[in-house]
Amino acid sequence: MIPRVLSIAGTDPTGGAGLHADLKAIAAAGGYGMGVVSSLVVQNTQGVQQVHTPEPEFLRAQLKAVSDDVVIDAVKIGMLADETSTQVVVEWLDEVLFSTHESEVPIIVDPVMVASSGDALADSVSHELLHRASIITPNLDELALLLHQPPAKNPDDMVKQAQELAQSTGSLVLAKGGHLPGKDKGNFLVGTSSVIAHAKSPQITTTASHGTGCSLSSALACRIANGDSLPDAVQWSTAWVREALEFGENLQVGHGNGPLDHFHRLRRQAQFSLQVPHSTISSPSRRQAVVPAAGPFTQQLWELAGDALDRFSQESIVPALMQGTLNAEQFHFYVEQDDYYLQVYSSVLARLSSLAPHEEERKMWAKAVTQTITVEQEMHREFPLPNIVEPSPLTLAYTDFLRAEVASDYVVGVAAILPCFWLYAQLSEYLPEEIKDDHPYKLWIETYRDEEFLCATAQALEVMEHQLTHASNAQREQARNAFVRACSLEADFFTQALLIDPR
Ligand SMILES: Nc1ncnc2c1ncn2[C@@H]1O[C@H](COP(=O)(O)OP(=O)(O)O)[C@@H](O)[C@H]1O
Ligand SMILES: Cc1ncc(COP(=O)(O)OP(=O)(O)O)c(N)n1
Repeated sequence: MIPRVLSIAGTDPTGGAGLHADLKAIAAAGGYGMGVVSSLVVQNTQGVQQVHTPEPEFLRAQLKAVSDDVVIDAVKIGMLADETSTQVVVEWLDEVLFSTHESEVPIIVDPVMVASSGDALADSVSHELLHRASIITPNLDELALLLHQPPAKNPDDMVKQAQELAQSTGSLVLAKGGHLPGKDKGNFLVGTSSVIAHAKSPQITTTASHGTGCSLSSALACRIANGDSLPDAVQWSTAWVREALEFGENLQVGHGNGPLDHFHRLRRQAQFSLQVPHSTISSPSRRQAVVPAAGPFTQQLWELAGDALDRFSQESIVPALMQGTLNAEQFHFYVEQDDYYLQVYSSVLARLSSLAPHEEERKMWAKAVTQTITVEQEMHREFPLPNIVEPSPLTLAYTDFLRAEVASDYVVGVAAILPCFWLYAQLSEYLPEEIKDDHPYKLWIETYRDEEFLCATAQALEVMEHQLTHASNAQREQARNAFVRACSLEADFFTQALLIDPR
């Protein structure tokens, strides 16, 4: 279940704090975020300029719109600019949320009063609201203000104050150490008589700290709704905020205290998923694909094609074929093997067409069968080929591999056939600018420009991307292996003619 978390908060047009930060934090913590606007705040990374608080009726209507329609798994309450807004929220909690939701909904109250710029956002936070919280998340100054005491100067005093607040409200208190002097900026979850959890947050020196408090309390709400234990939820949210703080400056947002990078982990994961598994191949491709990848999965395949592509373009018959210097005997051998290959290839495409889960894909593979048969017929017209071609051991290894892979699984079969489209389409990159009339292979190499084939390659890539997006991890792994093996066989296929002894 994906936790549905409602944030009731003010806005930040620069996206770093308030409701905007909350929604990002909830998404980063794995939930679905919803937002009710309590105040419209004109602010940026340098400070707060204006606050407009809508009529209480408008706030009430927003809350009703959400709770009439959606089961809410957790609520995070941030800025409530005045007593009237607080009253509307308290009434909604009592009359709607607590009475209509069967299980207890965690309520995380972040008692927002002052922004880090020093600007006031709310006069106070009423105890009526604090009493209804499951957890209150004050920073050092907010904790002191709520207790009418001076701010604590060390973690022990902060915990003592948190305990006092827990006793006076009956709620748990997450005392946030972001403003404590010293190297640890960690957090303590405190009950009336004990510390329930402590998460360390070794100090990061950064200017990108706008919205840390909002983000932490939203992530916490989401992890609790997700079913994490309280200590786990505190650990997760603290570690995640620290990570987001660490990379916030890269975003280069604003001239003041910029925001955290809420999605840094996601960016890293995306990068990781595009990396080449070092067990399979060493050097990622340095070439731009003539037909571009259709998304991250096919982009990863392109990276995996690196070594084979280098062999294909530099060590095979390709350079000599393009320059017209390829020995006629070797060219003939290549064409014969290609003829055999195309016969098996069209039967493999036909099998893919029969296995494809969607009509569009079925039609696409079937069209590729027709195109292949047409190419084969043209070859027979242009070149004197025997009726039965004897496949070389390498050609046989390639075609047997394709037959086996397509029989094992549709997704793996598509991955196995893909290099024949993609690497072949890449040939157009190596064509000479001008093909002279006396070029012995002019007719042959001009077909490498075939628009229809490039278009079919783009479609095959779309299919691969779609299939890998919906595949299991095991299928993806098998597909990657099949693709890498097929790239290597494709490169060998184009190289084998150089191994025969030209007369
Ligand atoms: N410089 C920092 N280094 C490491 N963690 C930090 C730092 N600043 C804030 N944090 C983390 O972010 C949390 C919230 O920040 P804090 O400044 O206390 O709240 P607020 O933004 O509400 O003022 C802290 O409790 C801590 O976990
Ligand atoms: C609309 C709104 N709500 C809350 C804050 C304060 O956010 P916080 O996470 O405490 O971060 P700082 O602003 O203190 O960096 C806000 N600015 N705006």
